[in-house]
Amino acid sequence: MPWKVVTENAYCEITPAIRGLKQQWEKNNYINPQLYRDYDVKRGLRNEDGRGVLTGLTRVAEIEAYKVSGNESVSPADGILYYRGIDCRTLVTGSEQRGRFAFEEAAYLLLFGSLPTRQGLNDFCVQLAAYRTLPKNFFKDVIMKAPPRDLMNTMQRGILTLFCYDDDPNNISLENVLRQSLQLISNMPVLAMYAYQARRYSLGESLFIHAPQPELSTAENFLYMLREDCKFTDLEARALDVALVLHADNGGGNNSTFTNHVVTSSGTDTYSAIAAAMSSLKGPRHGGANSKVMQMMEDIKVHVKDWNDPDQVAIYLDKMLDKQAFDNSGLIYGLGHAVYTRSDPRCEVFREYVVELAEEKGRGAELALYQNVEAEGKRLLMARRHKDALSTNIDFYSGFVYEMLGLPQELYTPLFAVARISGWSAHRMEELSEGGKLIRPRYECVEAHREYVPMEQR
Ligand SMILES: CC(=O)SCCNC(=O)CCNC(=O)[C@H](O)C(C)(C)COP(=O)(O)OP(=O)(O)OC[C@H]1O[C@@H](n2cnc3c(N)ncnc32)[C@H](O)[C@@H]1OP(=O)(O)O
Ligand SMILES: O=C([O-])CC(=O)C(=O)O
Repeated sequence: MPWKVVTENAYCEITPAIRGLKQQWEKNNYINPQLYRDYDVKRGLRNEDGRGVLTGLTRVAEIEAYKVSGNESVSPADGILYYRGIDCRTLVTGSEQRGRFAFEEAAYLLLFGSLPTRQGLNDFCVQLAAYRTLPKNFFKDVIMKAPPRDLMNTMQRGILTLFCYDDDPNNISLENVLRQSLQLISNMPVLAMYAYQARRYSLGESLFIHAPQPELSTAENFLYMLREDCKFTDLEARALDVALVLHADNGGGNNSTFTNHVVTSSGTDTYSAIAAAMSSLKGPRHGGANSKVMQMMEDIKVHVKDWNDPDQVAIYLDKMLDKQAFDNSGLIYGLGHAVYTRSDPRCEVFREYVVELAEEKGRGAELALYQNVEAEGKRLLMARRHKDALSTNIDFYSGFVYEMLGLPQELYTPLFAVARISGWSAHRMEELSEGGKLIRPRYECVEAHREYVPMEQR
């Protein structure tokens, strides 16, 4: 099949040549699923019972999702997420009395291992504020340079390019990595918001760029930079602050944090490790699920006539599970979790916000649909997978909350990254300080050995 000269417009075309090569690929790349059982492959690094293979120790965060009884038998339990041994929900409730710096308090706790004093938290916020500035012309020279199709990719490019502005980028001493981590924690909201503004501009809207304000928290700055008039309400800032706390970490094994561990273990620089974690977080089975849930719900709204009828909802969800509806992936987004069983504690906090906001904003009909998708989706999945417990995850209600607060959907996954950079940083420091080995598991090759065949004999 002849190759075509690539012109700008043909760049994305799937040509007959590409189709032909894809068929060639299919001939030689099938692996019989039985072989995974024969070799006892820990697919997804999971044990037979679905729990993760133990690959490390951490002091940063812990998930409790099972009850272990005396004879070691385990049963599903309501989930609890601990940051440095403290239930993350208490950071949310604790901050209600103190204003809007719960995320900064959580980041401090994750990084340094203890709750900050009032003075300690203040100094930490002052330090973050001092770092919250991108290099001169960064917006013009880096962020505006290519059309921001997906903010996660634009942020990632920004993170990788910050390497070039750092006088000591490859130094992985703990002091230097801590300095870089604090700068990234500070600048992540700026990267996210400037990428968003550049995207709006690329779509024909007016451009406005607001500089972050030193006296504002991470959540407040995010909102301050969002709108032309810089205005935001107390409720918005408070809800966003809570969302940031809940997204800050989820243990060492979640896909993006583990990616960060893998990449960090090679001895690479902070910018490369965090950019790799961003690649993982973007995926729709991980952090990207929050915007996927919104697209899925829009699709369900169109295809299910009576949102209050669980049977109609169930029929459509069944089609989705059969890969016959929505994105044909077979997934119901926002449902299920690799670790949590009966409940994801973070989803429970979002649920409370959703109920309150839906009532306030007159969105009761949509809330009913969400609740039906949750109940029917759980029922169908548990029956198909023979499970006796399954939870909605953090991504199920978060997007609905953000939407009711007027946040644009493109920013949902970037918001996750704005929070998770604190957990990634704490785990990277831990990986470096523990002198961990290069992470290098094994892949068994199931291809037969054969001789090289000269061209004229093929
Ligand atoms: C921040 C976060 O990352 S939270 C997760 C966000 N992701 C989503 O919401 C996407 C939808 N959910 C999923 O894809 C899954 O539940 C995951 C990826 C989160 C976890 O998957 P697993 O670790 O495989 O969970 P578990 O072992 O309980 O799953 C058992 C089977 O049920 C399937 N399953 C689990 N959840 C779902 C779902 N929501 N829709 C369809 N199938 C599902 C799994 O794919 C798996 O199938 P397999 O045995 O053929 O591999
Ligand atoms: O732990 C996981 O697998 C995914 C998750 O919920 C997170 O990273 O917050």
